[in-house]
Amino acid sequence: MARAHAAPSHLPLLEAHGRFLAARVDAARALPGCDNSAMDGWAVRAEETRGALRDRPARLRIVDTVYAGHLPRRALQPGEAARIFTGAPLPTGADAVVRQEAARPTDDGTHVELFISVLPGHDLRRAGEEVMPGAPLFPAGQRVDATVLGVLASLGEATALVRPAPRVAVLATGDELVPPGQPAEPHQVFESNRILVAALAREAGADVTWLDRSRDDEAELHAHLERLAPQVDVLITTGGASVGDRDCVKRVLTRMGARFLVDGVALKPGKPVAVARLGHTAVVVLPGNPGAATVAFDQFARPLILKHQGVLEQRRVVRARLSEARHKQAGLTYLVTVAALDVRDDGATPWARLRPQGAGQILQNVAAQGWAVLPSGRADFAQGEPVDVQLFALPDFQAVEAA
Ligand SMILES: Nc1nc2c(c(=O)[nH]1)N[C@H]1C(S)=C(S)[C@@H](COP(=O)(O)OP(=O)(O)OC[C@H]3O[C@@H](n4cnc5c(N)ncnc54)[C@H](O)[C@@H]3O)O[C@H]1N2
Ligand code: MOO
Repeated sequence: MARAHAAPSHLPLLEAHGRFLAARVDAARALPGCDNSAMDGWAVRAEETRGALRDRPARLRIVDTVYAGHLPRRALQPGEAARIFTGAPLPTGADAVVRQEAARPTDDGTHVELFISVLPGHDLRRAGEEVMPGAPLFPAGQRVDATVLGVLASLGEATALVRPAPRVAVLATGDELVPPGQPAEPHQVFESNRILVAALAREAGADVTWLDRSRDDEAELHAHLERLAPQVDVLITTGGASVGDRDCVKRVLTRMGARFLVDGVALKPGKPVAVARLGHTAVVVLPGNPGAATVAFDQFARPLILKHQGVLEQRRVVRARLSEARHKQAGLTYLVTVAALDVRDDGATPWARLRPQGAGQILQNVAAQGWAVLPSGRADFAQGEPVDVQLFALPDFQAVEAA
Protein backbone atom coordinates (compact mmCIF):
# COMPACT_ATOMS: atom_id res chain seq x y z
CA MET A 1 0.00 0.00 0.00
CA ALA A 2 1.67 3.21 -1.10
CA ARG A 3 1.27 5.30 1.97
CA ALA A 4 3.82 7.09 4.10
CA HIS A 5 4.11 5.95 7.69
CA ALA A 6 2.79 8.35 10.26
CA ALA A 7 5.51 10.73 11.45
CA PRO A 8 7.32 9.51 14.55
CA SER A 9 7.16 11.39 17.81
CA HIS A 10 8.74 11.15 21.24
CA LEU A 11 6.33 9.46 23.62
CA PRO A 12 6.77 9.01 27.38
CA LEU A 13 8.15 5.53 27.93
CA LEU A 14 5.02 3.82 29.15
CA GLU A 15 3.01 5.24 26.26
CA ALA A 16 5.61 3.85 23.87
CA HIS A 17 5.03 0.35 25.25
CA GLY A 18 4.17 -2.03 22.41
CA ARG A 19 5.20 0.38 19.65
CA PHE A 20 8.32 0.15 17.44
CA LEU A 21 11.40 2.35 17.58
CA ALA A 22 11.50 4.72 14.62
CA ALA A 23 15.26 5.23 14.85
CA ARG A 24 18.28 3.45 16.24
CA VAL A 25 19.05 4.08 19.90
CA ASP A 26 22.67 4.50 20.97
CA ALA A 27 23.67 4.41 24.62
CA ALA A 28 23.82 7.96 25.95
CA ARG A 29 25.92 6.87 28.94
CA ALA A 30 27.92 3.96 30.26
CA LEU A 31 26.24 1.19 32.23
CA PRO A 32 27.18 1.16 35.03
CA GLY A 33 28.06 4.83 35.05
CA CYS A 34 31.03 4.35 37.42
CA ASP A 35 32.99 1.59 39.18
CA ASN A 36 30.77 0.46 42.04
CA SER A 37 30.32 -2.25 44.59
CA ALA A 38 28.41 -5.44 43.79
CA MET A 39 28.04 -6.29 47.48
CA ASP A 40 27.51 -4.80 50.90
CA GLY A 41 30.96 -4.94 52.47
CA TRP A 42 34.31 -3.20 52.48
CA ALA A 43 36.20 -1.36 49.76
CA VAL A 44 39.86 -2.30 49.93
CA ARG A 45 43.15 -2.47 48.08
CA ALA A 46 43.24 -6.11 47.00
CA GLU A 47 46.96 -6.45 47.61
CA GLU A 48 46.40 -5.68 51.29
CA THR A 49 44.23 -8.79 51.71
CA ARG A 50 46.94 -11.11 50.45
CA GLY A 51 47.25 -14.20 52.65
CA ALA A 52 44.29 -13.25 54.85
CA LEU A 53 42.55 -16.16 56.61
CA ARG A 54 39.96 -16.45 59.36
CA ASP A 55 42.61 -17.03 62.03
CA ARG A 56 45.06 -14.61 60.40
CA PRO A 57 42.87 -11.70 59.21
CA ALA A 58 44.11 -8.64 57.35
CA ARG A 59 43.45 -5.56 59.46
CA LEU A 60 42.61 -2.19 57.86
CA ARG A 61 41.61 1.17 59.29
CA ILE A 62 38.03 2.29 58.56
CA VAL A 63 38.09 5.78 57.04
CA ASP A 64 34.75 6.24 55.27
CA THR A 65 31.22 4.93 54.66
CA VAL A 66 29.90 5.10 51.10
CA TYR A 67 26.20 4.73 50.32
CA ALA A 68 24.64 4.25 46.86
CA GLY A 69 24.03 7.63 45.26
CA HIS A 70 26.68 9.35 47.42
CA LEU A 71 30.31 10.06 46.64
CA PRO A 72 33.19 8.80 48.81
CA ARG A 73 34.60 11.55 51.02
CA ARG A 74 38.18 10.70 50.21
CA ALA A 75 40.55 8.34 48.41
CA LEU A 76 41.80 5.21 50.18
CA GLN A 77 45.40 5.34 51.36
CA PRO A 78 47.48 2.25 52.12
CA GLY A 79 46.18 0.42 55.20
CA GLU A 80 42.68 1.84 54.82
CA ALA A 81 39.23 0.44 54.06
CA ALA A 82 35.82 2.04 53.50
CA ARG A 83 32.45 0.62 54.51
CA ILE A 84 30.55 0.32 51.22
CA PHE A 85 27.06 -0.76 50.12
CA THR A 86 25.77 -2.38 46.95
CA GLY A 87 25.73 0.11 44.08
CA ALA A 88 27.85 2.70 45.90
CA PRO A 89 30.77 4.23 43.94
CA LEU A 90 34.15 2.78 44.64
CA PRO A 91 36.59 5.20 46.35
CA THR A 92 39.71 6.09 44.39
CA GLY A 93 42.54 3.88 45.55
CA ALA A 94 40.27 0.87 46.21
CA ASP A 95 40.25 -1.92 43.62
CA ALA A 96 38.15 -4.65 45.25
CA VAL A 97 35.33 -5.30 47.68
CA VAL A 98 35.24 -7.86 50.49
CA ARG A 99 31.64 -8.77 51.30
CA GLN A 100 30.63 -8.22 54.88
CA GLU A 101 30.15 -11.93 55.61
CA ALA A 102 33.93 -12.31 55.21
CA ALA A 103 34.85 -9.43 57.53
CA ARG A 104 34.25 -8.09 61.02
CA PRO A 105 34.84 -4.62 62.49
CA THR A 106 36.82 -4.51 65.70
CA ASP A 107 34.88 -3.84 68.89
CA ASP A 108 36.01 -0.21 69.01
CA GLY A 109 34.84 0.28 65.42
CA THR A 110 38.12 1.75 64.23
CA HIS A 111 39.34 -1.19 62.14
CA VAL A 112 37.97 -4.02 60.08
CA GLU A 113 39.36 -7.55 59.95
CA LEU A 114 39.15 -9.34 56.60
CA PHE A 115 39.09 -13.13 56.52
CA ILE A 116 39.64 -13.73 52.82
CA SER A 117 42.14 -12.73 50.23
CA VAL A 118 40.70 -11.14 47.08
CA LEU A 119 42.06 -10.16 43.68
CA PRO A 120 41.63 -6.74 42.07
CA GLY A 121 38.10 -6.42 40.66
CA HIS A 122 36.54 -8.74 43.23
CA ASP A 123 32.82 -7.99 43.77
CA LEU A 124 33.06 -4.84 41.66
CA ARG A 125 31.00 -3.67 38.74
CA ARG A 126 33.21 -1.74 36.37
CA ALA A 127 32.06 1.44 34.61
CA GLY A 128 30.82 0.52 31.13
CA GLU A 129 31.11 -3.21 31.77
CA GLU A 130 27.58 -3.80 30.44
CA VAL A 131 27.30 -0.92 27.96
CA MET A 132 29.86 1.56 26.69
CA PRO A 133 28.72 5.10 25.92
CA GLY A 134 27.75 5.45 22.27
CA ALA A 135 27.23 1.71 21.78
CA PRO A 136 24.40 0.97 19.33
CA LEU A 137 21.75 -0.70 21.48
CA PHE A 138 18.51 -1.06 19.54
CA PRO A 139 17.90 -0.92 15.79
CA ALA A 140 15.01 0.96 14.24
CA GLY A 141 12.06 -1.42 14.22
CA GLN A 142 12.81 -2.80 17.68
CA ARG A 143 9.58 -3.62 19.49
CA VAL A 144 9.34 -1.62 22.68
CA ASP A 145 8.56 -4.28 25.27
CA ALA A 146 9.05 -4.23 29.02
CA THR A 147 12.72 -5.17 28.84
CA VAL A 148 13.47 -2.50 26.22
CA LEU A 149 11.67 0.10 28.34
CA GLY A 150 13.81 -0.89 31.31
CA VAL A 151 17.01 -0.42 29.31
CA LEU A 152 15.89 2.96 27.90
CA ALA A 153 15.05 4.22 31.38
CA SER A 154 18.40 2.98 32.74
CA LEU A 155 20.14 5.04 30.06
CA GLY A 156 18.28 8.13 31.22
CA GLU A 157 15.80 8.25 28.34
CA ALA A 158 12.40 9.59 29.41
CA THR A 159 10.85 9.14 25.97
CA ALA A 160 11.13 6.86 22.95
CA LEU A 161 10.84 7.86 19.30
CA VAL A 162 8.00 5.77 17.87
CA ARG A 163 5.27 6.04 15.26
CA PRO A 164 1.71 6.39 16.49
CA ALA A 165 -0.72 3.50 16.42
CA PRO A 166 -2.62 3.33 13.14
CA ARG A 167 -6.31 4.06 13.56
CA VAL A 168 -8.44 1.10 12.62
CA ALA A 169 -12.19 0.63 12.18
CA VAL A 170 -13.88 -2.76 12.08
CA LEU A 171 -17.21 -3.16 10.30
CA ALA A 172 -19.03 -6.48 10.56
CA THR A 173 -21.69 -7.19 7.95
CA GLY A 174 -24.48 -9.75 7.94
CA ASP A 175 -28.28 -9.89 8.42
CA GLU A 176 -27.95 -12.97 10.61
CA LEU A 177 -25.83 -11.25 13.23
CA VAL A 178 -27.05 -10.40 16.72
CA PRO A 179 -24.86 -8.54 19.21
CA PRO A 180 -23.81 -10.69 22.18
CA GLY A 181 -25.91 -9.91 25.22
CA GLN A 182 -29.18 -9.81 23.28
CA PRO A 183 -31.55 -12.74 22.74
CA ALA A 184 -30.95 -14.75 19.55
CA GLU A 185 -32.97 -17.38 17.67
CA PRO A 186 -31.13 -20.56 16.63
CA HIS A 187 -30.88 -19.36 13.02
CA GLN A 188 -29.26 -16.17 14.14
CA VAL A 189 -25.55 -15.88 14.86
CA PHE A 190 -23.92 -14.01 17.70
CA GLU A 191 -21.67 -11.41 16.18
CA SER A 192 -18.12 -12.35 17.14
CA ASN A 193 -15.89 -11.09 14.34
CA ARG A 194 -15.88 -7.48 15.45
CA ILE A 195 -14.38 -8.25 18.83
CA LEU A 196 -12.10 -10.93 17.35
CA VAL A 197 -10.75 -8.67 14.64
CA ALA A 198 -10.55 -5.60 16.86
CA ALA A 199 -8.47 -7.54 19.37
CA LEU A 200 -6.25 -8.98 16.62
CA ALA A 201 -5.75 -5.44 15.32
CA ARG A 202 -4.85 -4.24 18.77
CA GLU A 203 -2.39 -7.10 19.17
CA ALA A 204 -0.77 -5.81 15.97
CA GLY A 205 -0.45 -2.36 17.56
CA ALA A 206 -3.57 -0.66 16.17
CA ASP A 207 -5.75 1.84 17.93
CA VAL A 208 -9.23 0.51 17.20
CA THR A 209 -11.34 3.63 17.04
CA TRP A 210 -14.57 2.26 15.58
CA LEU A 211 -16.55 -0.96 15.85
CA ASP A 212 -19.65 -0.98 13.67
CA ARG A 213 -22.17 -3.38 12.24
CA SER A 214 -24.14 -3.26 9.00
CA ARG A 215 -26.90 -5.34 7.49
CA ASP A 216 -26.35 -6.89 4.05
CA ASP A 217 -27.88 -3.83 2.47
CA GLU A 218 -25.93 -1.92 -0.14
CA ALA A 219 -27.17 1.52 0.87
CA GLU A 220 -26.51 0.89 4.56
CA LEU A 221 -23.10 -0.58 3.84
CA HIS A 222 -22.24 2.37 1.60
CA ALA A 223 -23.18 4.81 4.33
CA HIS A 224 -21.01 3.01 6.91
CA LEU A 225 -18.00 2.79 4.59
CA GLU A 226 -18.29 6.42 3.54
CA ARG A 227 -18.45 7.59 7.14
CA LEU A 228 -15.67 5.35 8.49
CA ALA A 229 -13.04 5.46 5.74
CA PRO A 230 -11.92 9.09 6.16
CA GLN A 231 -11.47 8.66 9.90
CA VAL A 232 -9.04 5.76 9.93
CA ASP A 233 -5.84 4.47 8.37
CA VAL A 234 -7.11 0.93 7.95
CA LEU A 235 -10.74 -0.10 7.56
CA ILE A 236 -11.48 -3.80 8.03
CA THR A 237 -14.77 -5.40 7.07
CA THR A 238 -15.90 -8.94 7.76
CA GLY A 239 -18.50 -10.99 5.92
CA GLY A 240 -20.14 -10.51 2.57
CA ALA A 241 -16.83 -11.09 0.82
CA SER A 242 -17.80 -14.14 -1.20
CA VAL A 243 -20.09 -14.74 -4.16
CA GLY A 244 -23.52 -15.05 -2.47
CA ASP A 245 -26.38 -12.87 -3.62
CA ARG A 246 -26.01 -10.67 -0.58
CA ASP A 247 -22.21 -10.61 -0.50
CA CYS A 248 -22.03 -6.99 -1.53
CA VAL A 249 -18.99 -5.53 0.24
CA LYS A 250 -16.67 -5.63 -2.76
CA ARG A 251 -19.42 -4.40 -5.08
CA VAL A 252 -20.13 -1.39 -2.89
CA LEU A 253 -16.44 -0.60 -2.52
CA THR A 254 -15.95 -0.75 -6.28
CA ARG A 255 -18.84 1.62 -6.78
CA MET A 256 -17.28 3.99 -4.27
CA GLY A 257 -14.10 4.10 -6.38
CA ALA A 258 -11.95 1.71 -4.36
CA ARG A 259 -8.91 0.32 -6.17
CA PHE A 260 -8.35 -3.37 -5.48
CA LEU A 261 -4.79 -4.58 -5.03
CA VAL A 262 -5.83 -8.08 -3.99
CA ASP A 263 -9.17 -9.69 -4.75
CA GLY A 264 -9.28 -13.33 -3.76
CA VAL A 265 -6.24 -15.49 -3.09
CA ALA A 266 -5.31 -19.16 -3.46
CA LEU A 267 -5.33 -19.60 0.30
CA LYS A 268 -7.53 -21.53 2.68
CA PRO A 269 -8.97 -20.44 4.95
CA GLY A 270 -9.33 -16.88 3.72
CA LYS A 271 -9.83 -17.33 -0.01
CA PRO A 272 -12.20 -14.38 -0.60
CA VAL A 273 -9.98 -11.80 1.16
CA ALA A 274 -9.46 -8.49 -0.63
CA VAL A 275 -7.23 -5.46 -0.09
CA ALA A 276 -8.17 -2.12 -1.60
CA ARG A 277 -7.52 1.58 -1.32
CA LEU A 278 -10.35 3.98 -0.80
CA GLY A 279 -8.95 7.49 -0.87
CA HIS A 280 -6.16 7.50 1.69
CA THR A 281 -7.54 4.53 3.55
CA ALA A 282 -6.43 0.92 3.22
CA VAL A 283 -9.42 -1.41 3.22
CA VAL A 284 -9.16 -5.09 4.05
CA VAL A 285 -12.22 -7.20 3.24
CA LEU A 286 -12.20 -10.30 5.43
CA PRO A 287 -14.43 -13.33 4.91
CA GLY A 288 -17.18 -13.79 7.45
CA ASN A 289 -16.24 -17.28 8.60
CA PRO A 290 -14.38 -16.64 11.85
CA GLY A 291 -11.59 -19.11 11.07
CA ALA A 292 -11.17 -17.57 7.64
CA ALA A 293 -11.30 -14.05 9.05
CA THR A 294 -8.53 -14.95 11.50
CA VAL A 295 -6.17 -16.29 8.84
CA ALA A 296 -6.98 -13.55 6.33
CA PHE A 297 -6.43 -10.90 9.00
CA ASP A 298 -3.13 -12.50 9.93
CA GLN A 299 -1.83 -12.66 6.37
CA PHE A 300 -3.19 -9.38 4.97
CA ALA A 301 -4.38 -6.94 7.66
CA ARG A 302 -1.65 -7.55 10.20
CA PRO A 303 1.21 -6.76 7.78
CA LEU A 304 -0.58 -3.55 6.74
CA ILE A 305 -1.06 -2.43 10.33
CA LEU A 306 2.57 -3.20 11.11
CA LYS A 307 3.77 -1.38 8.00
CA HIS A 308 1.98 1.73 9.21
CA GLN A 309 4.20 1.46 12.26
CA GLY A 310 7.28 1.25 10.02
CA VAL A 311 8.02 -2.44 10.37
CA LEU A 312 7.95 -5.70 8.50
CA GLU A 313 7.38 -8.78 10.63
CA GLN A 314 9.48 -11.84 10.05
CA ARG A 315 8.19 -14.89 11.79
CA ARG A 316 10.42 -17.74 12.71
CA VAL A 317 9.82 -20.69 10.42
CA VAL A 318 10.70 -24.21 11.60
CA ARG A 319 10.41 -27.57 9.90
CA ALA A 320 8.03 -29.91 11.69
CA ARG A 321 6.35 -33.21 10.91
CA LEU A 322 2.60 -33.38 10.45
CA SER A 323 0.88 -35.12 13.35
CA GLU A 324 -1.71 -36.48 10.92
CA ALA A 325 -2.29 -36.90 7.19
CA ARG A 326 -4.21 -34.14 5.44
CA HIS A 327 -6.08 -33.99 2.16
CA LYS A 328 -6.61 -30.61 0.57
CA GLN A 329 -7.48 -28.84 -2.66
CA ALA A 330 -4.34 -29.01 -4.78
CA GLY A 331 -4.67 -25.49 -6.12
CA LEU A 332 -4.66 -23.76 -2.75
CA THR A 333 -2.10 -23.20 -0.01
CA TYR A 334 -3.54 -24.23 3.33
CA LEU A 335 -2.57 -22.71 6.64
CA VAL A 336 -3.40 -25.26 9.32
CA THR A 337 -3.44 -24.28 12.96
CA VAL A 338 -0.65 -25.81 15.02
CA ALA A 339 -1.57 -26.35 18.66
CA ALA A 340 1.95 -27.25 19.76
CA LEU A 341 5.33 -28.44 18.59
CA ASP A 342 6.11 -31.75 20.25
CA VAL A 343 9.66 -32.97 20.60
CA ARG A 344 9.80 -36.77 20.68
CA ASP A 345 12.81 -39.00 21.03
CA ASP A 346 12.53 -40.21 17.42
CA GLY A 347 14.65 -37.52 15.82
CA ALA A 348 15.53 -33.86 15.76
CA THR A 349 12.51 -32.65 13.79
CA PRO A 350 9.57 -31.78 16.07
CA TRP A 351 5.99 -32.82 15.39
CA ALA A 352 3.40 -30.18 14.57
CA ARG A 353 0.23 -31.06 16.44
CA LEU A 354 -2.50 -30.02 14.01
CA ARG A 355 -5.89 -28.74 15.06
CA PRO A 356 -8.99 -29.67 13.04
CA GLN A 357 -9.42 -27.13 10.27
CA GLY A 358 -12.75 -25.42 9.80
CA ALA A 359 -13.04 -21.97 8.30
CA GLY A 360 -16.49 -21.69 9.86
CA GLN A 361 -15.29 -22.79 13.27
CA ILE A 362 -13.86 -20.59 15.93
CA LEU A 363 -12.18 -22.76 18.56
CA GLN A 364 -9.19 -23.98 16.61
CA ASN A 365 -7.09 -20.85 17.01
CA VAL A 366 -7.26 -20.50 20.78
CA ALA A 367 -3.72 -20.47 22.20
CA ALA A 368 -2.34 -21.66 18.85
CA GLN A 369 1.42 -21.63 18.30
CA GLY A 370 1.55 -21.13 14.56
CA TRP A 371 0.47 -22.15 11.07
CA ALA A 372 1.60 -25.28 9.27
CA VAL A 373 2.00 -24.36 5.60
CA LEU A 374 0.64 -26.99 3.20
CA PRO A 375 1.71 -25.55 -0.15
CA SER A 376 -0.34 -25.50 -3.32
CA GLY A 377 0.46 -27.94 -6.11
CA ARG A 378 -0.40 -31.08 -4.15
CA ALA A 379 -3.49 -32.57 -2.57
CA ASP A 380 -2.19 -35.20 -0.16
CA PHE A 381 0.17 -34.83 2.75
CA ALA A 382 1.23 -37.86 4.77
CA GLN A 383 1.47 -38.18 8.51
CA GLY A 384 5.06 -37.45 9.54
CA GLU A 385 5.80 -35.40 6.44
CA PRO A 386 7.94 -32.35 7.24
CA VAL A 387 6.48 -28.94 6.37
CA ASP A 388 7.24 -25.32 7.28
CA VAL A 389 5.56 -23.96 10.39
CA GLN A 390 5.27 -20.19 10.89
CA LEU A 391 5.60 -19.53 14.60
CA PHE A 392 3.75 -16.69 16.27
CA ALA A 393 6.16 -16.23 19.19
CA LEU A 394 9.25 -14.01 19.10
CA PRO A 395 9.14 -12.68 15.55
CA ASP A 396 11.76 -10.28 14.20
CA PHE A 397 10.69 -6.80 13.20
CA GLN A 398 12.64 -4.91 10.58
CA ALA A 399 12.30 -1.22 9.91
CA VAL A 400 10.98 -0.56 6.41
CA GLU A 401 10.82 2.58 4.34
CA ALA A 402 7.42 3.86 3.35
CA ALA A 403 6.53 2.65 -0.13
N1 LIG B 1 -20.45 -20.65 -3.91
C1 LIG B 1 -19.46 -20.29 -3.12
N2 LIG B 1 -19.71 -20.10 -1.84
C2 LIG B 1 -18.71 -19.75 -1.02
C3 LIG B 1 -17.42 -19.57 -1.52
C4 LIG B 1 -17.19 -19.75 -2.90
O1 LIG B 1 -16.05 -19.61 -3.40
N3 LIG B 1 -18.25 -20.11 -3.67
N4 LIG B 1 -16.44 -19.25 -0.67
C5 LIG B 1 -16.58 -19.76 0.66
C6 LIG B 1 -15.52 -19.25 1.49
S1 LIG B 1 -13.99 -19.84 1.18
C7 LIG B 1 -15.76 -18.44 2.55
S2 LIG B 1 -14.47 -18.07 3.63
C8 LIG B 1 -17.06 -17.91 2.86
C9 LIG B 1 -16.91 -16.41 3.19
O2 LIG B 1 -17.97 -15.77 2.80
P1 LIG B 1 -18.39 -14.30 3.21
O3 LIG B 1 -17.26 -13.45 3.49
O4 LIG B 1 -19.31 -13.86 2.17
O5 LIG B 1 -19.08 -14.53 4.61
P2 LIG B 1 -20.62 -14.62 4.94
O6 LIG B 1 -21.31 -15.40 3.91
O7 LIG B 1 -21.10 -13.27 5.24
O8 LIG B 1 -20.52 -15.44 6.28
C10 LIG B 1 -19.94 -16.70 6.32
C11 LIG B 1 -20.20 -17.35 7.67
O9 LIG B 1 -19.61 -16.59 8.69
C12 LIG B 1 -20.56 -16.16 9.65
N5 LIG B 1 -20.27 -14.79 10.05
C13 LIG B 1 -20.20 -13.74 9.22
N6 LIG B 1 -19.93 -12.62 9.93
C14 LIG B 1 -19.84 -13.00 11.21
C15 LIG B 1 -19.59 -12.29 12.41
N7 LIG B 1 -19.37 -10.97 12.39
N8 LIG B 1 -19.57 -12.98 13.57
C16 LIG B 1 -19.79 -14.31 13.58
N9 LIG B 1 -20.02 -15.03 12.46
C17 LIG B 1 -20.06 -14.38 11.30
C18 LIG B 1 -21.86 -16.20 8.91
O10 LIG B 1 -22.94 -16.30 9.75
C19 LIG B 1 -21.67 -17.39 8.01
O11 LIG B 1 -21.94 -18.57 8.73
O12 LIG B 1 -17.95 -18.10 1.78
C20 LIG B 1 -17.94 -19.45 1.27
N10 LIG B 1 -18.96 -19.55 0.31
O1 MOO C 1 -11.47 -19.37 2.51
MO1 MOO C 1 -12.82 -19.97 3.13
O2 MOO C 1 -11.93 -19.26 4.18
O3 MOO C 1 -11.99 -21.40 2.76
O4 MOO C 1 -13.55 -20.92 4.20
